Amino acid sequence: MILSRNAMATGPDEMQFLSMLLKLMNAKKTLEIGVFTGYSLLATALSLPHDGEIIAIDTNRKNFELGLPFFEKAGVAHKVDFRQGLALPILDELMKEVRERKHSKLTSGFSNSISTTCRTHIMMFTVGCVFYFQEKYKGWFDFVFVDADKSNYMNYHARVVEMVRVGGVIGYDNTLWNGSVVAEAMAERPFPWYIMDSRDAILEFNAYLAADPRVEICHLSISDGLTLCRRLS
Ligand SMILES: C[S@@+](CC[C@H](N)C(=O)[O-])C[C@H]1O[C@@H](n2cnc3c(N)ncnc32)[C@H](O)[C@@H]1O
Repeated sequence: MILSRNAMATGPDEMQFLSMLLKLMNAKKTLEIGVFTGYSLLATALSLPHDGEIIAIDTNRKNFELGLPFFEKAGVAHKVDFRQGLALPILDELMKEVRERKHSKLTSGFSNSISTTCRTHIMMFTVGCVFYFQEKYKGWFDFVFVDADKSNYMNYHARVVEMVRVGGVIGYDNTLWNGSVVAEAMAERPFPWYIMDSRDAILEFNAYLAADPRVEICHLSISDGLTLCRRLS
């Protein structure tokens, strides 16, 4: 009951789809912006391998803790690193962290135990490797799911497109925004204020994504609309 959804939010069909996608991609490291009680987070955690990692951001920890017993019961709580706060400053911090993690992963094994005579050559080799791999494997996350405040989607995109690896996927939820993005629908029925409030932001965002050369997109009419962006460069 706690994890049940309303009609315009993340639905079971969407979660089944995302779960399959994550498995097909062999995703291991993911990021989620907007957790609520953890419906999409649980679907993600269940789809990653035992050593998978999810960084999950939300301003509200209480809601996350409401769903936490289900993660524990499912044996996937260890995969979740919950970070409480506004997503934008957390993402800015995370960008620094991602760069450090990537660097330490790539350079681990090149410890101080090497002999002095070899050190210069190994250092040059290491620097070359770091540049090569950073260019080849830009980004850290295999998958990013964005489902928080719609007015910030553009700001989230500016950051997460740098943090997802080339070939990785970003999923933006609610990009049909209750159907309000379709002009004809506007004439048929009025929308509540909270839909109208973010409609222009979603319209602008959809147009921006369609023209962004860094990603290839697929706009799915599943649940309330899900846009998948595959990072190209
Ligand atoms: C639609 S709910 C997320 C639902 C969840 N992805 C699911 O499918 O079950 C949106 C969440 O985004 C969070 N949120 C809204 N604005 C935020 C912000 N600026 N930074 C972080 N979290 C935010 C809200 O607290 C809320 O829990």
